[in-house]
Amino acid sequence: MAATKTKAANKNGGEILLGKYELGPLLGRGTFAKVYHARSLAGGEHAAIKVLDKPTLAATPGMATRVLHEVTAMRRLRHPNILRLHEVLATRSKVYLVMELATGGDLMSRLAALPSRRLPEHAARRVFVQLASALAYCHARGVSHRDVKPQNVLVDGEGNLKVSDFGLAALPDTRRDDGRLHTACGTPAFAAPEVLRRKAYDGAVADAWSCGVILYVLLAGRLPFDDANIAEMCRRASRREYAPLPPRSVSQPARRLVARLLDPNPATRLAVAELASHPWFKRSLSLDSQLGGLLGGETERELAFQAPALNAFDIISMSPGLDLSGLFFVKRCCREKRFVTTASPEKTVARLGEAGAKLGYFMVGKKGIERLPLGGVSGLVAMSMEMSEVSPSMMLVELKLEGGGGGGDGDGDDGGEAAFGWDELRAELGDDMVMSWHSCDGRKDREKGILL
Ligand SMILES: Nc1ncnc2c1ncn2[C@@H]1O[C@H](COP(=O)(O)OP(=O)(O)OP(=O)(O)O)[C@@H](O)[C@H]1O
Repeated sequence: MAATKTKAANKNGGEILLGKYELGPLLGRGTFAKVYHARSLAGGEHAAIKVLDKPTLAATPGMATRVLHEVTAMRRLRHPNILRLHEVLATRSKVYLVMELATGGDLMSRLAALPSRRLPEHAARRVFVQLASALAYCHARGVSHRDVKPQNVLVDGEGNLKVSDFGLAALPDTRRDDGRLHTACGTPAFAAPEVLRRKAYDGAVADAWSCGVILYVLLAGRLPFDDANIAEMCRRASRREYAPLPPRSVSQPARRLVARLLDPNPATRLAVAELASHPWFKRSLSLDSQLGGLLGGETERELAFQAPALNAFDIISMSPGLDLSGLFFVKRCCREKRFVTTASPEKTVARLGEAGAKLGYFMVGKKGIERLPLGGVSGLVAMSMEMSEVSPSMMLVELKLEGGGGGGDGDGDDGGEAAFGWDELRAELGDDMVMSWHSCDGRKDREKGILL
């Protein structure tokens, strides 16, 4: 990255970060980061900026990987109850994660501020349904969180949950061959017994246990298993030895649900995806909407267990600002293009095939990702293509050159991109197929239509 004056002061005295954000007050501190309130200079939107110190990250084993995991996971996830990552910026010494602002603090402090430290059942359900919705969405995409706890659940200004801290998240492509995880992680009081016992485990099933602990905490105002001695805590968790939930205020279906989630046997434990059809979720919501909730915000009815489609903002947020490859390592190459199309996926694939045939390469399908082995460009092996739905009638198509050495280094000095002939491909695809065409450096090469 070019040497840029990172921060300057504006006329109101606020620090300006990289000419894009005005930094406001400190919102909180983590072990490795400080988080500031910020405002975008372009549109005035509020955000939270997490500032990480690169030398500290580099000197702390596993931390760079953790940040990469956090960014990779958050980048893949678009859900109303998952904290949105807008952009990643970096200088020589710092990494800045520009995130959605959650002004309501975290769930732990919200509960701690209540006299009883717990929520009435209707309010607990409203909180829990949002948590379950977010995690079901993650699990459906092969991402397990692995550190689900109330401290990692933030609350926005309207009282809606925002699951955060994906630093320990397991991504589908980081699993071993058996599909299971082998790294013990998480926070002991919220970790499943199989995780504490350092056995191979399924991350999504372990998340379901943590959800059970959170549900217990919401309803009881205390932890189900709490012991400084982890072996003892694990023993109790394995026997489901937790103090009974308050008898009068917690319904039988809620108790049964807690027991189904705090099932020490991962094979029979209720999955997060199954929660949506659990009777406790299906209860009439009319009473809840009359009562309102302690955390305020949306009603359950507005929350679906569904993946929201990408919108234009999401596409912008998939900008190279979210590509961390150059943050800790020398940036290797810039070999991606994206385009937006209203054509169907079948037509798009067919058109790419036709274009390829003219340009001298051919197409083979592989596990949902089309790979286009390329001919005529020395050193290039393949192009991968991924399509995501922007709206029911609009797709984002991402093309990436893989393998070989002919993709260019991003400086534009080796002719790699030119060697592939992106312009020819763009021309072959035609204006009826390509609404807008983007380089991986964020350039909008050519535009047709209203997006971006
Ligand atoms: N998006 C956000 N909006 C508002 N406040 C935030 C946001 N993200 C983090 N914070 C605040 O900043 C604090 C530090 O966040 P950070 O993610 O660095 O650390 P942590 O997860 O709490 O700690 P650790 O990294 O040590 O586990 C949080 O406790 C929270 O109070």
